[in-house]
Amino acid sequence: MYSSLHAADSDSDDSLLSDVSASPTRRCSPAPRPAPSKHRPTPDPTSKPKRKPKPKPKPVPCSTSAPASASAPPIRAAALSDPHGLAARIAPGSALTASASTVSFSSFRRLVQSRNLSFEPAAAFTNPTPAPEVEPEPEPEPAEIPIAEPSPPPAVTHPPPQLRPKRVHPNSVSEAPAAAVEQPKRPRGDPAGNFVRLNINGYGRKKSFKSQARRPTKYRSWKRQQPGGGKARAGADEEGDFVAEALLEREKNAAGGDDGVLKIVEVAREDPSEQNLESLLRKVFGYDSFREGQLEAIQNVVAGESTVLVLPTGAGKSLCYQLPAMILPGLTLVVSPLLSLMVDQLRKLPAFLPGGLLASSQTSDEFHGTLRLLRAGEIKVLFVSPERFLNEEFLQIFRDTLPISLVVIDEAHCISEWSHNFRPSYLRLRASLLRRKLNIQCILAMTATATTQTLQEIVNALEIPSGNLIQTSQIRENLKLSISMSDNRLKDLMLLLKSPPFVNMKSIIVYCKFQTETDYVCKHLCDNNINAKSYHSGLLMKKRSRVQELFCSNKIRVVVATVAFGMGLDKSDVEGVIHYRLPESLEEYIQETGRAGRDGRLSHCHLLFDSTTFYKIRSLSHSDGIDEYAMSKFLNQIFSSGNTMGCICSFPKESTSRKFDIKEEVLLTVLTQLEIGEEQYLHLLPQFSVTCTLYFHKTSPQLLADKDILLRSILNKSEMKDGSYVFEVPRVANDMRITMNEVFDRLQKLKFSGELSYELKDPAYCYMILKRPDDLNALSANLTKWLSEVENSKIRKLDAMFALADYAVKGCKKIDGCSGSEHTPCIQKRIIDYFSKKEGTPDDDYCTPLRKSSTFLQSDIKVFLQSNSFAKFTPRAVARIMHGISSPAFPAATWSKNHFWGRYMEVDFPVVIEAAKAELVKFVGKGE
Ligand SMILES: Nc1ncnc2c1ncn2[C@@H]1O[C@H](COP(=O)(O)OP(=O)(O)OP(=O)(O)O)[C@@H](O)[C@H]1O
Repeated sequence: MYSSLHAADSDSDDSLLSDVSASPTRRCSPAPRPAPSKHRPTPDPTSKPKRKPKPKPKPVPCSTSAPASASAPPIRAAALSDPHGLAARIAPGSALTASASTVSFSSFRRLVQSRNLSFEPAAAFTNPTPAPEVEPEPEPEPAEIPIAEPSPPPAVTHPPPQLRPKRVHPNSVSEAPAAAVEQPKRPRGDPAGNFVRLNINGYGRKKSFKSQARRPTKYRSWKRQQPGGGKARAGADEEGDFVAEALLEREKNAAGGDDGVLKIVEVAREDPSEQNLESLLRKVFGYDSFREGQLEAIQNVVAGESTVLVLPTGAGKSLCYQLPAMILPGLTLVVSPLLSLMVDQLRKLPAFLPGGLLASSQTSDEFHGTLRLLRAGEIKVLFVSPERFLNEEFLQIFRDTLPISLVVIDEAHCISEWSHNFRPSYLRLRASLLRRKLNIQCILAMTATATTQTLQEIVNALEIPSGNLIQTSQIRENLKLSISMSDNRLKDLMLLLKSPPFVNMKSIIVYCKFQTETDYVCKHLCDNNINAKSYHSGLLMKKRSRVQELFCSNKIRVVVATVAFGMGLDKSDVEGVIHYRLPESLEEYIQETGRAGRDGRLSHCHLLFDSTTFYKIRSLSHSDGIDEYAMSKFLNQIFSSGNTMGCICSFPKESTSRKFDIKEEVLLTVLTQLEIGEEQYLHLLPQFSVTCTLYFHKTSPQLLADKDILLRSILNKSEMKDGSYVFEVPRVANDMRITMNEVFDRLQKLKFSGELSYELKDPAYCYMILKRPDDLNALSANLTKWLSEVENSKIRKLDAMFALADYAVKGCKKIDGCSGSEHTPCIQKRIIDYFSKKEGTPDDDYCTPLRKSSTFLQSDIKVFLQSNSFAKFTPRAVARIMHGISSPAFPAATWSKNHFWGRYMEVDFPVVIEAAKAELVKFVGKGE
């Protein structure tokens, strides 16, 4: 079919295009899209409030050599050869319409009050400093993983804004930069400062007398009715106005009081029958009916029953918590693995449903702004990262005052180490913890991609009754799936993009593996007059947001992206997805192809398959592996005798990672496992930068220390370096028996008074030992075995993906609907088999092309060891170099220049380790 990129494959069969899928087809010319709802405006990247007129944003140049323009004429299909013979015979498709009705938030609030529901402001909350925490974005690109330094953001006062900000949707992200403009600069060295300003709701606006004067009476009287609200606010003018301003903004943005909606909410609460929930769906979300699985999930949740929901990508899982959040009395807490995902979800909340977000990249003001709104009961849906659950002060908010009705675990497969996207921080999300710490009764776990084994683990971890599993097929019927072998992917990609049906598409995502590859491919497309932009986690968050916005508003035709662009991306009219590289698992394949055709219309996904990429990715699957003796040394450090039980212990991430040659994420995984495994050996604390340098500006340090007991302890524990005091924060905290947050709070206050300034460095993992292992060796053996199983699971997933692609291009008999490179039926069948495989059934023995031996391997390792005798290698380190895998102690930046770097990628990794082991024994035996 269209991707039969070789002359021999020209047995095209046009008829398949329109015949295979029952889905409505997509028009080649711009198809009518659903009109954007007025309450869900398409983000306008240019609509920032401005002090003075700014130059209009430039068109979107992709490369300096050949700026692409949206209007650049596409190369006519007729002018090119069409080896695929895919004349797109596409009929107009039906568009889904979604016009969201909204009502004023205060009306909603009134309803909550009138029903005497327990959605009340917290009476007193004191958390002066947002506990810094790391919220790493999982970025499986092998290089340039950004490391967030979780320094506590200083609470800097800043002048009031001069201009009233533009009205925004209450949950709008891109249109709420007013506060961002006014925000103080992040402290230097805090890479989180590159993220989008997360004052998502625009709460950072200062009071304006005009706006106060305009404040509606109903708002003021409502405020007075709040239990303790008036009083609590009387003494906190600025704070009150801060919230009030935001509230006022909400009121204006909401579509005015719609008592009809309030009544429907009330009726649905009294009786959550299908009919009543459907009325709510129609009125607020503008949809005619529920999709498969939605009603059942919503009814379960509203009845307080924990549920696992497995629906395909784009099936509408978000609705299954949004609608209950309107009905349930308390807060809905949504745990999400990625900041960008949270931002997107917050943006998508209907205006009626006020949302907020807590992320480590927020400034102190933003963080406190959200907390104030939470405390005031102005947030119904709060998005948080799993790392938040490490933070006791965060948990305290809910324990004391804010009842949570529902916890939603989005992308719940991340809980399972057997999933394709395992996150150590998700490991902590156990029912026991949620119940113990937050008194949570109802959990909704949602995913689009979970094998039977992963599902079992989710159900176990969250203690969800097995009868409460709602699952539909993970297959999307409107996606046409094709695969072709490619030995020149760049050329084939160009050919694909310039031939039907891709040539006629307005919105395409090309998935690459590496960040550098993404930029390179993007440049190549731009040089060939294709309007493209690259997207990967190496770009600043601001830039990423902009690319996404331009893509969503159809100003960019092609986004060339890594895996970072995908999860949660809900652009309804992406017509094509091209995999420039083999996905690492069928789950990843489903997630990424799932970005296409979310409007239900026929869409096309093509995979360019080549074995070189497979070898490279398979090698990288070994980068998390760890040897038992390295594990043992690491455990010895964790439990070293200097680390007293009950005290705050820490180790710097970077240097420890280098010392043991273990990736930072793996160090964290081990720590997490020590906390949540069968025995709880330690308690993990939020990550901090632990080395602090103090600079005194006014009073002499000694004089200050006379008046301040904490400062006295700091000076006692400090070393003098270049005239400054340098100390380890945990040591001082332990000495004073206080938390590290309290140390930072005190330093902040001294900083405000102009007495001192300080710098933090050495991001560290922090923990408290609760119990020392009886047998460190046994523990180390168990942990190593567990990690090796996780690694093997990852490899099996890649092999399954390889087997699918290999079968399609070589084994498929092209009957039952497959033809040319079009393999929808056979791919779908394999996907169904993969996801429904019963736990415990042996894995298919996928036949990968990896070699089990090599003639020159042993002698090459010998030469390598001789020529690099200055370095201390382990067998794994040698094997990694032979496979071209960067590691903390042997980084690619240094070792990729070596002659042997990546030379044996095609030989199975364990075989290379064994060969290295044998050579190292001889080498050491010779005393070299
Ligand atoms: N009942 C419905 N009728 C029509 N459209 C709906 C319905 N429910 C949800 N949608 C729309 O479907 C689209 C996809 O929804 P959503 O983003 O929740 O999908 P998802 O299941 O979370 O997908 P993914 O797993 O890929 O993130 C949204 O644009 C949403 O508005």
